[in-house]
Amino acid sequence: MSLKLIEKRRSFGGEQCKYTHYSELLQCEMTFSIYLPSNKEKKPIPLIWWLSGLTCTDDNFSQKSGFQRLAEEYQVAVMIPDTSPRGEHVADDEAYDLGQGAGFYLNATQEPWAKHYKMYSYIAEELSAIAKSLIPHFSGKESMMGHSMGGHGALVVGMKNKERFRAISAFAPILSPSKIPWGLKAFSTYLGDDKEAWKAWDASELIKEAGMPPILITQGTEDEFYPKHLDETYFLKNAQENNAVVQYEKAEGYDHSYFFIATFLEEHFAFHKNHLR
Ligand SMILES: N[C@@H](CCC(=O)N[C@@H](CSC=O)C(=O)NCC(=O)O)C(=O)O
Repeated sequence: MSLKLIEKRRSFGGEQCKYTHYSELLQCEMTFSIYLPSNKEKKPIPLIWWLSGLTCTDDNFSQKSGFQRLAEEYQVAVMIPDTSPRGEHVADDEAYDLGQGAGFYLNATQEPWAKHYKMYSYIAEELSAIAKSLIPHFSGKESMMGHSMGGHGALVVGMKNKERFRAISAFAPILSPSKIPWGLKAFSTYLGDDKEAWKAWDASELIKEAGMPPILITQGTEDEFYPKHLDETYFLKNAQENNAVVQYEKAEGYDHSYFFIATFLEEHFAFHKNHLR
C-alpha cells in the first residue's frame, strides 16, 4: 500500500487530511482529502462521500464550501476524491468537460480512455477500502453527496449500490446525461455509440428501479448551466412513475458556484445525518 499523508490541518476540532496513493485500478497516482471529526466521545462515525464537478480536484470542496464546521457538528467523516485519473501518461483532452478533471464517475470502455478512466470502481471499491481503514470507529453507514457532474456521480454510485448508501443528495446535478450536451459528449467518448450501454450510467434510467435511497436535490434558478445541462424533467417523471423518494428544491436567485453550495450545505448535512443514524 502506497498511501502517503501529505497534509494534515486541524479544522473545527477535527482533522482535514490530504493523501496520495498509487491506484491499481486507475493505474496512476491519485490524491484525495478526508475529514475526520474529533469524535471526543469515541462514538461510531458514519461517512459522507462528496463528488465534485467538472474541472475540480479534492481542493474545491475542501477550500470553498466550509463543510468542516458541519462535519464536526454532526460528527461525520467526509471523503473527497479527485474527479478523474491524472498524469502525463493518462489520456486527456483540451476541453474542460472531457478527460482529466471530467471522469464522470463511470468505467470507460473506449480507447484511449478505458485503461485509466474507471472512476466508478475506484470510488465504489478501491477508495472505499482506504476510507474505511482511515476512519477510527467507522459505523459502516455511508451516503453520497455531490455537485453537477459529481451530483450525477453521487446519484449513480448511490443507486448502483442502493443497499449500501442510505441517502443521496446533490447540488445542481446533471440528471439526464444521455440527453444533454455535457453527457452526450462524455458518454459517446467514454462508452461509445451504443446508447443501450449508456443506460447503466444514467441516473434517469437507474431511478426506474425500485428501492432507491431517499434523494434530496437543490437547484439554483440563476444557474448558468440550467436548464441546458441540468434539466430535471425526465428524471423527475421517471422518479414519480416509479415511486422513488425524491425531494427536488429550487433555490431562487442562486447560481452554480460554491457560494450556492455553502448556503444550502447545512440542509443537506441534516438530511444525511437523519439517514445515517
Ligand atoms: N467554465 C468553467 C466550467 C467549469 C465549472 O464551472 N465547473 C464547476 C462544476 S460544473 C459541472 O460539473 C465547478 O465546480 N467549478 C469549480 C469551482 O470551484 O467553482 C471552466 O471552464 O472552468
